[in-house]
Amino acid sequence: MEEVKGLWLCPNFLSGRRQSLILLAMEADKWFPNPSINQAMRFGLHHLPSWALSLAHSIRRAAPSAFPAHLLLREPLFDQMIANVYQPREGICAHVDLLRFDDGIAILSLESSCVMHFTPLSHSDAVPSVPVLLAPGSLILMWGEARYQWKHEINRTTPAFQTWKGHQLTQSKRTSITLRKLSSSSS
Ligand SMILES: O=C(O)CCC(=O)C(=O)O
Ligand SMILES: [Fe+2]
Repeated sequence: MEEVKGLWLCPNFLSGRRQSLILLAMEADKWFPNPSINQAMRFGLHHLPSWALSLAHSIRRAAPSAFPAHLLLREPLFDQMIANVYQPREGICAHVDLLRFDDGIAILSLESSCVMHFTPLSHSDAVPSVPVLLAPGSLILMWGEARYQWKHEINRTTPAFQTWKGHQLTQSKRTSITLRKLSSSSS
């Protein structure tokens, strides 16, 4: 994205069918048996579900314009996955992802649309945040500045944060899949 260097958004990355297949697979494997369980983590390439491997393949194929070569060509591209489920009004506070994760992070959005806001790490009070609409099936990739110099957040309690082109987004359950690679120093 022009405003945030190193941030790449693909609004229709996965077809409706592939989105459904991922949601069905998570359901079949009972990752979220009740609303109190809202996160599933997998560490290590061999512990990733097959749909996450195929998602990583699709990202590698699609990413030449989005990731620099040294990230695109690393093996594996990702070896860690977190699936998060957010109920209406639930989001995530502004943060930079932990440094134990390498550069080059992918987030796939499923179900409810939301707006993610990016704010620069320094002088974040002085400039307006950059809103990014995460519709179902959309993918964002973050590397370099977007990954290290900008915070990202999803605020679903303050209505102003969840408006897009003048319209309030309807909130429902949202699921996200984050793919990362552990830093070699910590693996
Ligand atoms: O759920 C999302 O879309 C964002 C998750 C995230 O930023 C994180 O887990 O670090
Ligand atoms: Fe994050």
